Amino acid sequence: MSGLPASEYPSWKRLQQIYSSEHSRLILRDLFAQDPARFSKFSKEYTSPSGPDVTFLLDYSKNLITGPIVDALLALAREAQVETFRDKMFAGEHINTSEDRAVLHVALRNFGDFKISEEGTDQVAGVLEHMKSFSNAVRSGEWKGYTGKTIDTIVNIGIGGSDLGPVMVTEALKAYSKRDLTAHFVSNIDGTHISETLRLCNPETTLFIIASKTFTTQETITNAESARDWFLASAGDKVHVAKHFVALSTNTAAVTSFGIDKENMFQFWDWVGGRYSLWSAIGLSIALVIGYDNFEELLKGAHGMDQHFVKTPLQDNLPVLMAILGIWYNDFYGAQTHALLPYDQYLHKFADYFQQGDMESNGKSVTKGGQRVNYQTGPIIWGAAGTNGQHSFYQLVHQGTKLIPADFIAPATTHNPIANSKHHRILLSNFFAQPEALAFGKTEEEVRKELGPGQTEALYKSKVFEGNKPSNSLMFPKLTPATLGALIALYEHKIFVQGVIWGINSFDQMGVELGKVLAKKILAQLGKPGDVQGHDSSTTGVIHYYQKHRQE
Ligand SMILES: O=P(O)(O)OC[C@H]1O[C@H](O)[C@@H](O)[C@@H](O)[C@@H]1O
Repeated sequence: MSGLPASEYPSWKRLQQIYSSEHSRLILRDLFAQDPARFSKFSKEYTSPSGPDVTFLLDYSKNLITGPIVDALLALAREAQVETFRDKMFAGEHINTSEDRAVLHVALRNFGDFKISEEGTDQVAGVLEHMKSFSNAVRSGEWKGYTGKTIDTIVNIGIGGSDLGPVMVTEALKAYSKRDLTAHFVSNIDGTHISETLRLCNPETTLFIIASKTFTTQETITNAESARDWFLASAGDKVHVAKHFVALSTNTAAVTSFGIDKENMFQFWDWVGGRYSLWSAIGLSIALVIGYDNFEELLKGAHGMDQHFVKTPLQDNLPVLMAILGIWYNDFYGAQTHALLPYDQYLHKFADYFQQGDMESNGKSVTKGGQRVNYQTGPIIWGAAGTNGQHSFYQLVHQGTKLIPADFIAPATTHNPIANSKHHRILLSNFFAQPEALAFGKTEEEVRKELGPGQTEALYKSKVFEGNKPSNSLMFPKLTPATLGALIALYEHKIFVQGVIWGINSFDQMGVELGKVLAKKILAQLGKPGDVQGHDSSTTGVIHYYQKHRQE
């Protein structure tokens, strides 16, 4: 964020030296054998400084680190002025320099501790109040559809940050949901998405939530128009739209011209980034599904993590520790990806959510000062809920040629203790086993002993696990709304810290623009082959193929 390329910091060079001279000696088997206190040295328990109780354990001892390496990484964070930029963010300074905006998702969950004076922050409580009364009215059945029936289905129409957060959180907190209110999420412009969803809806009992920060996003507006047409085909009179369509946006003019009453609009502000917006009015579908009180718990859990991030010295600061570990692998070990592996079915959208959160934030190659970086920035984020991943891609993680740092995440207690928690114990035994197997592997000697003599050399070799694959383990008592809030905020701040160190702007997303502009140009040329102008032969050829084969 200082705009200085990270490679210019003295500690960057020092870390390069440490990596070259020491990495061959950084063997987890040896590091654990040499130091019986390694777990207590490299693990931390988080307790929320305020609000609802949230605790979790972060065990980062299975990383390829020593005390001096952590110190050098912390020195890098200091040289990059992480604390200064963190304080600037919380003070509302315009750290999103390319768009000249403050970055204040933390103001959406500020229960009194931070003094923030940006325009609009004084309206946060009012919008929350509006969300509370509206969600209560819908959930209690007081809000009626145009024929006097209770709402039993909600459809959130949005994409990117206006979809992924609500989807991930409503899935994660399904245990808290109102089971007789069905929630659907439509994002894709592909007509299949809205069509298949509408087949499941009754116009008399469905509420559409049009979620778009800008209210200009082509996918969302097109889907919303098709939903309105479908609704009016039954309801007839436009006056009924008011009972069945609400909007979540920063753009009042566009919302009202769409035909949604101002009364039914839930406001937010340009200092809320799309991928940081689930805490804002964009969270309305969350409040509807889990109830406003649980939504507030989610916010409070995140606020606790904000306080931890602001007040805790760097060496004990969890987002900072997770960030510097990521930098160690990304920039010195050359790891290309980072896997998020929650052992909790409720968190099955967690990796999808942070694909946008991380990759749209830190997928940049130019510093804030405009210089091309000469090092790697944001990793590729991916993952799946355990144990499904074990039966698909873990083979490569264990024995492939790539280094894949991973976060294993799990609750000690399940919401579904079916068969006396047998399922959960099996699940957790895998959660404990995988990081162990990755870290310590299985030597050739162990394989030979196990198989006995007389096998082919190839078989012995194929059963060796090299081990030394790093991971974090994150465990909490139970997946509550407040715990989830803290967990999301933990990753948000991790991403922030990495962006500061890399000197990039984590809060714009210029990379999504070019494709949009080209698609608009192409849309106007799809009519006939002769209209297809100004493209390379490949693009022209594919469009011509489409024109030949389409049936409309
Ligand atoms: O909420 P909106 O304005 O519809 O934007 C939806 C999405 O659009 C673009 O892809 C990006 O800007 C994302 O960050 C954003 O989340």
